[in-house]
Amino acid sequence: QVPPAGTMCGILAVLGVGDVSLAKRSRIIELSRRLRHRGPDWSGIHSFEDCYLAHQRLAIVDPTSGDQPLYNEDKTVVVTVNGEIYNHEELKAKLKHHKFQTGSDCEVIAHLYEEYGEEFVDMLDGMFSFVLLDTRDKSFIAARDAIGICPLYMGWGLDGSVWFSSEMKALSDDCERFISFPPGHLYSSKTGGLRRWYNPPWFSESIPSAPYDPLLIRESFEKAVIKRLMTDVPFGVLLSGGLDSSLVASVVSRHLAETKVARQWGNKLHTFCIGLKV
Ligand SMILES: NC(=O)CC[C@H](N)C(=O)O
Repeated sequence: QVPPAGTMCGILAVLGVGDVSLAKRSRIIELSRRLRHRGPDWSGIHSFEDCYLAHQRLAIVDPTSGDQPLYNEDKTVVVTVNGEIYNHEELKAKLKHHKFQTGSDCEVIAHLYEEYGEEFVDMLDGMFSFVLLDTRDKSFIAARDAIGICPLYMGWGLDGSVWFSSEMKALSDDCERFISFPPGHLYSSKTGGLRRWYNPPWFSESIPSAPYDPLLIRESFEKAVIKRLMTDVPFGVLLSGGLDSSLVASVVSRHLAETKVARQWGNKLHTFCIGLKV
């Protein structure tokens, strides 16, 4: 079952290839094109020395100016992101002296890094996979959301390069070794390792201690659906035929009229389902 807001966009980052030739750049653009189906709205690439950050965009928030990669004020920090940051407005409010260049929800990642360093990831409420390059010391970090809604793979090239990609097919041919990036983790080039950034208190509980509370479940479920209505483009609900997707559709239809998107596109909910011809 697909959440109301799409999770697509394709990212590819290649860091430290030790080759700044045009041939290498073309190769990386060609590999990024293998992710084109994840984002038809824009293809972007930023290179700094022998590091490349590429993006295929499916525009959700600020379609007109939120193209990626995204930057901090002086473009020393570059990010390529697949995801939606639901609390980006609140986070922006904490970054009053930062100047934002776009209305993209993802730009906040570059500014948070500037302000707080690597430790900002647990401030994000959303689903995401991203790679961030700090050109000042050529360090980089990559992170994936708490439960791995957005896909991410990581690989290592024979030339010492480190790769990240939304799908395996953009790195498998050029990496000697690759892994599925673990959800809730952060990779930092400074320490050279992966560490878990998602550490909720219940992680260490072997037996859940919170009592069953159906009202709380209902409230959390509704909140989870409503925050996913953050979009500037029309959306629909994919119905699986079961109870879960029907519940999602019912919450969406109750709250559709309050959304920004309804003012522009009308408040009729579109639903889809998949069938097989026999
Ligand atoms: N599909 C995505 O990952 C979207 C990225 C970003 N939130 C945007 O709206 O452009």
